[in-house]
Amino acid sequence: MNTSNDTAYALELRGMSKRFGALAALSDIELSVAPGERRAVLGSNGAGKTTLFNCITGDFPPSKGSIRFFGEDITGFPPHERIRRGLRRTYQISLLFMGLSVIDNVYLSCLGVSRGRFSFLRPRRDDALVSSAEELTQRVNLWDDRDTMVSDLSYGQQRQLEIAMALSGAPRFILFDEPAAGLSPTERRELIEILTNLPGHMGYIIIEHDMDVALRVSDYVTMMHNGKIFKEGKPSEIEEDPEVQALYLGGDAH
Ligand SMILES: Nc1ncnc2c1ncn2[C@@H]1O[C@H](COP(=O)(O)OP(=O)(O)OP(=O)(O)O)[C@@H](O)[C@H]1O
Repeated sequence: MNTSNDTAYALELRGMSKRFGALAALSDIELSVAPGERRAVLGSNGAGKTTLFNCITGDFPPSKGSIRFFGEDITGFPPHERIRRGLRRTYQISLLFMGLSVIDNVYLSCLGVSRGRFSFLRPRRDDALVSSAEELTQRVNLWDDRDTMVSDLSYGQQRQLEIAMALSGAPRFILFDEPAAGLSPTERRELIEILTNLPGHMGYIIIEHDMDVALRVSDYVTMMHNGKIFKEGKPSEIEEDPEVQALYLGGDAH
């Protein structure tokens, strides 16, 4: 049975494990993220970061353990029920409509979320959703390109558009999967600005290989290795930690 309680956490993972056959991709993960908190999850290739996201979104059922979202046990919920409760994610692979304009992509995303599931069948234009789409397009600095076809955007702009789509329907919590991957230094600076300017109540977890981006946009950092959490701390503590430097920054773990 799924019950709510007065937990202080936006996201709470207890004893979460995920096996793929003999491989333990995640082992006994304990993770608590407060409402409005911005958390970076770092780790070498294969550490289990994407699997962690897939379990939180419901794309993969965990083999063991529980997930609470703002106090509600969502462990057995399908992805669309989690979306309905205000959980969003971005993917490493682009899910944009390349043949449509920027504003149409954001509008469709707002429309899909407003219906509680991703279905795009609706006969008439909804003005409240148009306003939301316009506001989100401005938030990610794409207003001047609102009528541009997505296929004509730069790669960095496409990633910005993905963020706008993840923000549709006023989410309470977002999972960003390597949003800085493939971006130029200028685009990275713009990404940092977009993330730091998100409304304060909107918490997130960001998976990011770029330490500079991750440490600048997070309040707290969780380091993973071989499917386990091996260290947590403030960005400054993580940056200076000799074990982290040996394992991750030094590249020994790769
Ligand atoms: N669908 C799957 N089937 C089998 N094994 C999988 C599957 N997805 C992930 N794995 C394995 O689980 C482990 C963790 O993978 P995961 O993709 O979560 O790591 P990651 O930290 O996101 O790595 P990267 O930084 O390379 O994206 C890896 O050994 C991977 O090969």
